[in-house]
Amino acid sequence: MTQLIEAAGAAAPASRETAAVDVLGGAASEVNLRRFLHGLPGVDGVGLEARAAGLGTRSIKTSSKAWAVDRTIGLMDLTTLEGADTPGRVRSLVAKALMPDPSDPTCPRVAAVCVYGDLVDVAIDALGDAHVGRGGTIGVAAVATAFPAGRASLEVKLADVGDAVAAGADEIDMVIDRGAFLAGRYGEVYDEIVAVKEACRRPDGGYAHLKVILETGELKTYDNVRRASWLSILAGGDFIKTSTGKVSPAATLPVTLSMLEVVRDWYALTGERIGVKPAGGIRSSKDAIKYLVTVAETVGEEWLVPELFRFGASSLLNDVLLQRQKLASGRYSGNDYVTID
Ligand SMILES: O=C[C@H](O)COP(=O)(O)O
Repeated sequence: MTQLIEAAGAAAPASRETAAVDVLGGAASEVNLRRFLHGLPGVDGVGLEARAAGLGTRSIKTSSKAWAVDRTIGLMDLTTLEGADTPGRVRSLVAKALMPDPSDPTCPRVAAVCVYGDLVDVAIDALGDAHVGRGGTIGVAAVATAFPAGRASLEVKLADVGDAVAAGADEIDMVIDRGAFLAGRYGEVYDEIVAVKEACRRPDGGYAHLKVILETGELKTYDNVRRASWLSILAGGDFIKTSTGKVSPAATLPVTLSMLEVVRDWYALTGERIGVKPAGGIRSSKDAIKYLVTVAETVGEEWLVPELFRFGASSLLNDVLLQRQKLASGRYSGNDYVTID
C-alpha cells in the first residue's frame, strides 16, 4: 500500500488516483469498481442502528457540554440555500457568521457559510478580512453541479463548478448522480467526481475543497451508502456529505455512523483523513452533541476540527446559542435572544 501523506487539505488528485489503484487492485474501471463495491461486506443495519442509538444516549458532563456547544458552532457551515435567496439575505447570514452572539464576544465563529454559487461574491465581500482568502477563518462553500437534483449534462455541471471557483469559493459541495449510481453505473459517477475535482482547480494550482453529497435519503440502503462513500473517496472527495437538505430523510445518526466507518477504514488503509458532513434536518444542540460523540467514538476526537468535520445547517445555530446562553447564565433568555431567519 502506498503510504500517503496525512493531509487535512484538499487532496492532490494524483495521490488519490494512486491510492484508488492500490485499493481497487487496478485502474478505476467500471469492472474493477463494481467488483470492489459489491465485494464490500454488507452492512448489518440492525447492529448499526443499535450502535448509533447507544452513542446517541451517552450523557456528557456540563463542562463538556459547554465545550461541545462552542465546538458545534466552530464546525458549522451556516447555510442558506433557497430559491428566494438575495444578496441581503446572504449579508445577514454573514453578519451572523461573523458575530453569532453580539452580546458575547467570546462566542466562536462558524467554519464557513454555504450558499448558491451566484452569491459567492456577495458572501466574500461581506466577510471582508474574516474570509480565509484574506487571512481570516471563515470559508465560503458553494453548492454546485446542478444542486440539488444533479440532473444536467456534465458540461453544465462543470461550468457551474467553474463559475463558483472563479468567484472565489473555497469549498464546493457537489451532488452525485444518484440516477447513475442506482442504475449501477459506478464508473460514470466516479468519472464525474474526478472531473468536478479538476474543475475545483484554482489559477494558483491549489484546489477548492470538494465535498461530495451522497443524498443518502435517495440511496435506499445502508449498503448503498457504504458503496457511495467508498466511490466518492476513491474519486477524490475531501469530504463526504450526507444530504442536500432538500430530500427527506436527510442526515441521520446511523447513516453518518456508516460513513464515518468508511472514513475510518480509508484512514487505516492509506493514512489519509477524509472529512464528514452531516447536513439537513439537524436543528437542536442536543442532536449536534450526539454527532460529536459519534465522531469521537468512531474516528477519534482529532476529527472534531473544521478541516475534517462540519455540520451543514440553516437553523441549528439558533438553538445552540440558546443552549450556550443557558449554560452561562443558568436560564433561557427566550427566543428573541437569537435572530430567527
Ligand atoms: O447543507 C445544508 C442543508 O441544506 C441545510 O439543511 P437544513 O435547512 O435542514 O438545516
